[in-house]
Amino acid sequence: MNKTISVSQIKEAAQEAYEQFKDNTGGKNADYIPYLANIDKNLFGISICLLDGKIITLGDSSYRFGIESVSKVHTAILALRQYGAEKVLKMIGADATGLPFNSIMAILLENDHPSTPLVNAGAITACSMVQPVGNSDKKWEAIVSNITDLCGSAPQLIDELYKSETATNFNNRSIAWLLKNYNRIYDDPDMSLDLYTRQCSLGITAEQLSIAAATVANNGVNPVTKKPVFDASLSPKITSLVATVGFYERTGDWLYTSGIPAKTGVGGGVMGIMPGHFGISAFAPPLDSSGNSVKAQLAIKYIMNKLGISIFGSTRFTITD
Ligand SMILES: NC(=O)CC[C@H](N)C(=O)O
Repeated sequence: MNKTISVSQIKEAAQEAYEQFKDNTGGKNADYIPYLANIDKNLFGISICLLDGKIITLGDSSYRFGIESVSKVHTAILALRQYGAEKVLKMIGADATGLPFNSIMAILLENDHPSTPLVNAGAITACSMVQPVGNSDKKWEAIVSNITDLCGSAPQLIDELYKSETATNFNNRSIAWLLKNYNRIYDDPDMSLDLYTRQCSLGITAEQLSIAAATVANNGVNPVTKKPVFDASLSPKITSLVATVGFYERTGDWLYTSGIPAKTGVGGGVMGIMPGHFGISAFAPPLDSSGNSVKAQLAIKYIMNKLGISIFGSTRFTITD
């Protein structure tokens, strides 16, 4: 079956989602990172970037929030760019853990690899892999420049968040050293952890994340800047990683109800990839018990269901003006 979806239908669905959920009071801000606990819980933004570069935005789509775990996708892309798909599979893995994002148990259960670059363990490993190994400043430059390429504009470090997270990241310190024990850290463990903590503290907007997602959906070419960021062959690898573990232990429920691979962060951001069609992002700070934004989930699910599309469906569709 084929159908066409107009840009105005997408706008309408996004507007309805915004109106319907803007006053929702479910969930609560992350409080294990002090900075996040104090962010205005009423902030809510949605952004959709189409592959011709058109962007549909609603609400607080240009508010800079902590990217947190959504950055794991970006740095996984950097590792894929620098090492290729096969090595990333060998050195990190591409499997779901079925456990929370910061699980130490997951590492103990799978001591042959850290499972996936999209949980804390694999993301710290990915930071350890970023080249040039051994040079923290240059690695940081590579991480930021990769995010800038994907988003089409630079992220900005939220210094207060970085300090707040560095002062409280005891669980992640254990993860870094446990990975070292299993030879799954490929640079200095403390430096790798610091890079991970810093990338999580980058400020990003929903609009920027929707452009990054659209770059993945567009075979590695940024649809706004038109810059080729990564090889087209990596796109399905990235989307598969996101589909497998984007919502951690709730990933199956998410895919079943929304039909779109997406990655969340405890800053309240969600970034979804609809291959060949668009990137979508929503942001709202209050989270459910797995650390996923309540309103962002509701909004993206609503839009997908209203448009009647799913990555798993056999209905083909074209987006028209
Ligand atoms: N799920 C997340 O967004 C977690 C990111 C956070 N920086 C942490 O490591 O705990």
